[in-house]
Amino acid sequence: MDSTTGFSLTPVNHNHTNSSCSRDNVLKTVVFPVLYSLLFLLGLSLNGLAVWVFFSIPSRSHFIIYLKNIVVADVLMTLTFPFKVLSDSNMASVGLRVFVCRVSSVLFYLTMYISILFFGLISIDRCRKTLQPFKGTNAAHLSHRKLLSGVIWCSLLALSLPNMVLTSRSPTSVYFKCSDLKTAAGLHWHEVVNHVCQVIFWGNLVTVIVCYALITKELYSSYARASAYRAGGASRAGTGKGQRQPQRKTVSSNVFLVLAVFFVCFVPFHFSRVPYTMSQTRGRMFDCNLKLFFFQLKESTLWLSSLNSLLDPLIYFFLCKSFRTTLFKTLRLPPGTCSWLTGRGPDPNTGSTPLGDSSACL
Ligand SMILES: Nc1ncnc2c1ncn2[C@@H]1O[C@H](COP(=O)(O)OP(=O)(O)O)[C@@H](O)[C@H]1O
Repeated sequence: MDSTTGFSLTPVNHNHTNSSCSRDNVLKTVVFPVLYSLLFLLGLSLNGLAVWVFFSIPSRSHFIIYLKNIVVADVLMTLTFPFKVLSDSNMASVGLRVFVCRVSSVLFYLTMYISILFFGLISIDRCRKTLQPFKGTNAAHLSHRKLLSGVIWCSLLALSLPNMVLTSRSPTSVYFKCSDLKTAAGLHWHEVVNHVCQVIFWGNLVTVIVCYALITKELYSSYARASAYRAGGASRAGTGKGQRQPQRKTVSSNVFLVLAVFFVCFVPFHFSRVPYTMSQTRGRMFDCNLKLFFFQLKESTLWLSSLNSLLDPLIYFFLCKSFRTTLFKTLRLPPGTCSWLTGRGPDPNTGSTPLGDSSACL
């Protein structure tokens, strides 16, 4: 019995560390800890700022409600990084590594799927806003969205909780994997959760693709309308009658940021997760080199998913004018700062506003 950890452990197995199949290579013990440390420092600063800004923005649109949920998920996700860094770099005690398997990794995945679900909802909202730009919202709709947010958090928590509870076996060696700590029921639940999460992910991916296909269609037709309006401008000026400008909003390509972030961060992980989960729960089907390969593929793509917590603040900045305005006020910067980055503002010809710019948080 190890007096510092409370676990009964076999002595260090040096063969394990020397084996070509050991997970403890430079990628796991040095490269990813450095990358996660960077993510932690940058992510905590940006998301801390984002929380500060969002606290002073009232939840007066569906979009802002969804973004607030994502920022909370991102802060929680960022707080799990130091535990992963200590655990992967072998600087953590056995007790802390058990905590990572039982609690912090589960929290990490929970927040990741919260973000994915809210990304899907944001795409639906952006699509609605593009196709029906003048349809407003009311207090009842906003309350429904808040209720929906609560239901999403509770459901994912209920799904994840058994992954904590059923990771209850004590490690029998200093070198252990999270799956070694699971009971038979725990391994089964781990597999079930991963299937459910695959469904959540692919369902949301389809939603995002359909919504952005509709947004693209609208983007092209609004450009066509704007060009036709400009072409007609000369003749209107000639007759001197003038004509009311088209009252439709044009769409800024900034909205595609959501699509780009979704693809870069989440698609690679979900391709690599399927064989990795199989290697965890049906270990005998895989030789150790293949298991190591799937582990490293999962870890590399998992880092891309973690990068999401850093990229989300960019979405708030580019797509949410009230976020930018409040941010500039907080930092005491003039309101027009970075306007070259965030969009054109109202079109001088049509007077319409790019959706990715001023109207995006309405
Ligand atoms: N999608 C998920 N939702 C909630 N918990 C998960 C999910 N995927 C894995 N977990 C839990 O997170 C912990 C770490 O899992 P995993 O990353 O597969 O293990 P390892 O770190 O050994 O590669 C485990 O307790 C596992 O059950």
